[in-house]
Amino acid sequence: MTESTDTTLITDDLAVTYTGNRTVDAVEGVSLEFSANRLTAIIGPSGCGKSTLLKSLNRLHEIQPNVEITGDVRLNGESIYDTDEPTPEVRRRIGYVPQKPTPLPLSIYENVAYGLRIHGDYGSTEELDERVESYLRKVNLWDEVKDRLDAPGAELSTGQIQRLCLARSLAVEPDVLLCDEVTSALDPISAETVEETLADLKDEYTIVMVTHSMDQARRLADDVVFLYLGDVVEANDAESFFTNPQTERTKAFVGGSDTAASGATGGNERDDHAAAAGTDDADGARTDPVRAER
Ligand SMILES: Nc1ncnc2c1ncn2[C@@H]1O[C@H](COP(=O)(O)OP(=O)(O)OP(=O)(O)O)[C@@H](O)[C@H]1O
Repeated sequence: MTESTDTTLITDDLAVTYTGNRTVDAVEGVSLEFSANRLTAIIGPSGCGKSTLLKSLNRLHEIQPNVEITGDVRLNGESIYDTDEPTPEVRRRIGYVPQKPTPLPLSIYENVAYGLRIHGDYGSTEELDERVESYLRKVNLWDEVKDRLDAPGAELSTGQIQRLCLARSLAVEPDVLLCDEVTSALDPISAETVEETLADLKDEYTIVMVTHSMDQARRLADDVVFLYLGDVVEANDAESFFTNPQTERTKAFVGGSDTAASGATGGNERDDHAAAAGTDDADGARTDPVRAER
């Protein structure tokens, strides 16, 4: 990872345990720094805790029952857990974009204007129009929708809806954007467009992205966190991570020989670790829709 001078988001010995029918230590004492205006990819095999870690960065895991958390997450030096700040405000500042985008049952225009209206964060109608246009431009959607802003958001293609949802997230002016496999439900061309949008956004926003695709991490990430069974194996800037891995497990993962680490079976690593042997596709071909098209 890069030096901490411009770090905005920190996890401090963060641990998350599911305490339902069986106890699962999904994230085990993770301390990380996510630097401002960089895109950090969280990678690792299925079931290693990527989504749990991502959701704990804006308290989204709390919507499920039977989850315990220890340690801390701090945004710009202030805890998001030990705070009087209402959780919706925490989640406004640390936005979350899910794998499957769901537009509001509103027009394209209102999907973006919604957050601005809720926060009262606009002046005149003209200003609202300008803000909506600017967010649609940021996600490279304006030219595709400018002539049908009153049409229902749900009528767009899935890839367009994902970019609309990105625009909706940006409209509430987050400090950090959490992206949970945001291209994995898309066709290759839509996935490529969303990737291009993320590449544009990462200079302006602090983005933390979970991806199953090592190829996508190579294309997009400034920094990489490699998780394995709830622990950080290695966290480094992307170039060092991919060209000069520091641990044998990372070397195997990057080199494609660690089938258990690859997630290539598509199963849950914690449950079927042993069953993971037998394939050498550690490069994420199964989950790289963009590469599938190329
Ligand atoms: N609600 C839950 N209750 C109990 N265990 C859970 C729950 N959600 C996740 N887990 C377990 O926690 C561990 C981490 O899951 P998580 O979904 O965070 O991993 P992941 O790396 O994102 O997986 P994938 O790549 O398959 O999406 C897994 O063993 C999973 O089975």
